[in-house]
Amino acid sequence: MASLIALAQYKSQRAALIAEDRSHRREFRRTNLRSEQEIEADSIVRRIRAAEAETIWKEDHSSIPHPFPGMEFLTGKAIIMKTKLFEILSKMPKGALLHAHLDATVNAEFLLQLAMEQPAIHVRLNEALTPANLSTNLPQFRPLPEAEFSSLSSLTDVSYPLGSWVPLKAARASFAPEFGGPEGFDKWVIGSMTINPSEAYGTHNTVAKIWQKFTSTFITSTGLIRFEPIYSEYIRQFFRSSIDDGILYVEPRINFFPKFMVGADGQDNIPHREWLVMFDRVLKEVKGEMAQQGRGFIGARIIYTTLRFITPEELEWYIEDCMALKKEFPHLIAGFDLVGDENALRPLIDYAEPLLHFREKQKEAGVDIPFIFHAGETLGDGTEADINLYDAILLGTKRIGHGFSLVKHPKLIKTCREKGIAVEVCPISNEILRLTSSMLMHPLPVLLNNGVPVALCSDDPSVFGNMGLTYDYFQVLAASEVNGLSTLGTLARDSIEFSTLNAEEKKEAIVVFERQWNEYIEHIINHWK
Ligand SMILES: O=c1[nH]cnc2c1ncn2[C@@H]1O[C@H](CO)[C@@H](O)[C@H]1O
Repeated sequence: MASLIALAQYKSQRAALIAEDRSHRREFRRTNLRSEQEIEADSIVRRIRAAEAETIWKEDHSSIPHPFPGMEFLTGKAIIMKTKLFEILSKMPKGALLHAHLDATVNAEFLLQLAMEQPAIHVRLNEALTPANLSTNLPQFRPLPEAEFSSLSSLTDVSYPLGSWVPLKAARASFAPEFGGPEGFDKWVIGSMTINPSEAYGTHNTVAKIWQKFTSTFITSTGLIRFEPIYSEYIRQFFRSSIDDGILYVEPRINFFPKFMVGADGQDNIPHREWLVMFDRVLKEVKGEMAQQGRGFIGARIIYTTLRFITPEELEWYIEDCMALKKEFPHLIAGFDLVGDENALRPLIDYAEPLLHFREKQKEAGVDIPFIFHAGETLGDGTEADINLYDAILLGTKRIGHGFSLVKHPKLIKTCREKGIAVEVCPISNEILRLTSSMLMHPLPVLLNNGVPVALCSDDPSVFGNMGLTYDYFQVLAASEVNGLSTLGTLARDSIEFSTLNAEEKKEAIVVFERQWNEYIEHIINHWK
């Protein structure tokens, strides 16, 4: 008898210890507010996850030797897309998308289609294409002024003069059969703007090597995207595809390096303010379109970014530029960041002087452009990239982009929790860029268990293939027994809470979100019970 009492006591201590450990998690605040329906939907989702872990993730898949939930995304994607869990999450309201580089948000196939409609777009090669160099000999794109349109008809003909421009349509139509003809052309171009599994997990399987491939995708796609007639359609597709995935509001980072994009006349002459005029016009059009269809869309704001290879002196120009844009488009400029590979480029401390100056200038001018810095996107321990976290926080960052190495710093974890500095966690990006081998090794649970606010983000979905937010939510749900539907709801709510929307806008967004959430819970119970 005594031992039975002892066991009961032990079990109650055990339950209390687990509850205390979990009590720091942000979803805990809502635990008692959860409806009966949400609790039911959560258990339905958990049941389906458990069943699929035992079935689809344990079956033989001919081209996927060792499947498991949370596995390498590029290899596991075909299985993910067949699961019920994925179907369920694709309908989930996602709140806000707070970390995505605009230049990498639209499907590469779609971008190529847009480009095919533009006679100005030309392509060239500096080295002859061979079957052996097909994946490393990359196309260069650029729109030309009409007077310079080329009459060459093929990139792959023996008579092709290397380095000469060929109209995109002609290059595609005449792409040699040994490279797969026009379809081979599409594959080649799309391959140059995306990362495939053999690159991520084979030929480029280190952070430094995958960043080389990653950087090359931007160099290639920039030739297509930074062309006035394409840029506006690109932005439109980013909005529409985000909305289709259940995203209510987006805060893309736009890279304002360099100073001009190519205009419809083929000249390099469109300054930054024109980019924002385009952005504003398309945003209004898409908002109108969604209002007509009765679909929720709160809107979009821009995080101004430039690259971490500019000099601190050059940064002064971008700061002035950002201030001028903020004054003209106060509703569009939401923050400021410096981007690029932290492991290879300049650390934030190099820019401390201009950044402190920037803060003073904002005060004088009465404008507010919060810093929203990338920091700690690294495996380094005590390296410059890791130490960027201290600078980001000292400089007053509103959120942290990635913060992959934040979990090494107890003091900084505490600061983020207490000051409400949210971390923009990009699980699939981190795995493809080789910071972790799978979701099971990702530090996200450390952040969640410490009560650090987190917003899940996709980062560069056109390069990684994680379009929308469904895939990232999937990886997070599939790889943890603690996370459930209510965890995902907390992440989505926090993405709104930690956005740069003002208090009034946040309230409105939350009202829309809660309505969507309740409908979603009902949908799960009606369809999946
Ligand atoms: O995960 C990231 N960390 C840092 N920089 C990035 C990441 N993804 C994209 N970019 C940077 O954004 C620019 C495009 O706008 C690219 O040049 C790329 O270096």
